[in-house]
Amino acid sequence: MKVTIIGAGAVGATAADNIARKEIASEVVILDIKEGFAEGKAMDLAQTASIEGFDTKITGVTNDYSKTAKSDVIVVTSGIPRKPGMTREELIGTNAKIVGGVVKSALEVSPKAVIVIVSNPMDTMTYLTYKIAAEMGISKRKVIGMGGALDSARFRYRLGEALGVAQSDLHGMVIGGHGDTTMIPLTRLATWNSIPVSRFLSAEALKEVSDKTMVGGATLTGLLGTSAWYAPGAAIGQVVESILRDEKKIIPSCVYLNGEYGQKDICLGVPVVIGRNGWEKIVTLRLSNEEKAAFEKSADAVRAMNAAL
Ligand SMILES: NC(=O)c1ccc[n+]([C@@H]2O[C@H](COP(=O)([O-])OP(=O)(O)OC[C@H]3O[C@@H](n4cnc5c(N)ncnc54)[C@H](O)[C@@H]3O)[C@@H](O)[C@H]2O)c1
Ligand SMILES: O=C(O)C[C@H](O)C(=O)O
Repeated sequence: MKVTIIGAGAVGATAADNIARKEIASEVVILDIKEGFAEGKAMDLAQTASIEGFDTKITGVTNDYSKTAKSDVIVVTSGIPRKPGMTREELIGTNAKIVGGVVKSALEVSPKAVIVIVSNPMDTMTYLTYKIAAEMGISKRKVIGMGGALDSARFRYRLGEALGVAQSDLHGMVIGGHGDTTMIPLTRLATWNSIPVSRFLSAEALKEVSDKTMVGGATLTGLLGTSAWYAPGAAIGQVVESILRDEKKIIPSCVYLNGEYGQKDICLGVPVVIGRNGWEKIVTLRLSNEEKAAFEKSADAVRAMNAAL
């Protein structure tokens, strides 16, 4: 199985590291526009193989899409990250041009690939990719925006912190947009080994968990001076693994909605079953009135951003 990662920066290289270490793919190609950069990252990563004990082949190329041909999965991380004080939405001008170009070039040589969009503002970049893919006759099910996997991991981190228990014993999902104000951490449905967390945490404590989850990316950007990469890289690995190993995991992801959750002609985060052919099924949750209202508000904000395209 072949995975192409476009963008050899912090997130792209960390995703490549995760995919190679776990041997999720037999081959990883990293592509970047900066001369020699992807080649350097690929060589450095490949030199960990004998220590880590993996056999995934890793190569890097400078803007040569022919080397990415016949990929099973394409991951798009090319584009600029935000700086402290910025929103993801402010990246749209630069990143829409970059993402539009790379998606066309990558899909032309890998028309059967599942494409995972990471570049921000992710919901709008996924919508842009959906439009390009549709023009090329590629199914909407092959276009997946990665945000919910990361936001849900941050949600479990904050729940673990509040409860003082292992994150691995906690479950919870974040749906809606991948923005500081558009995310919807589903505190009502989160569980500690199947028991609702509301049995153990007060409404105030749950609100604090939710608030901290929503600004998870901004908090890290403030600390790091640029946006995060370890958890984003791991979350990309989780999505790519569910595709290539046909795991059919339910992972909240940004997909094209055509009436589901009361929304049309928009890409937004909802729980989906992810397998070999991309997203196979949208899982419909019974949302409370409050959650429904938050989802509508989130959709309105993302739609306004899509209009800027
Ligand atoms: N969806 C998410 O959950 C999530 C998580 C983290 C970061 N991100 C986003 O991912 C993107 C990348 O973040 P990063 O920290 O890796 O940034 P980075 O600056 O470290 O890397 C970006 C790379 O893209 C490359 N690039 C730019 N234009 C290109 C083109 N036309 N073709 C090929 N490569 C090109 C750059 O040379 C650079 O190496 C940002 O937009 C960031 O906001 C999204
Ligand atoms: O916060 C960002 O700008 C990057 C990414 O979307 C994240 O959530 O880490």
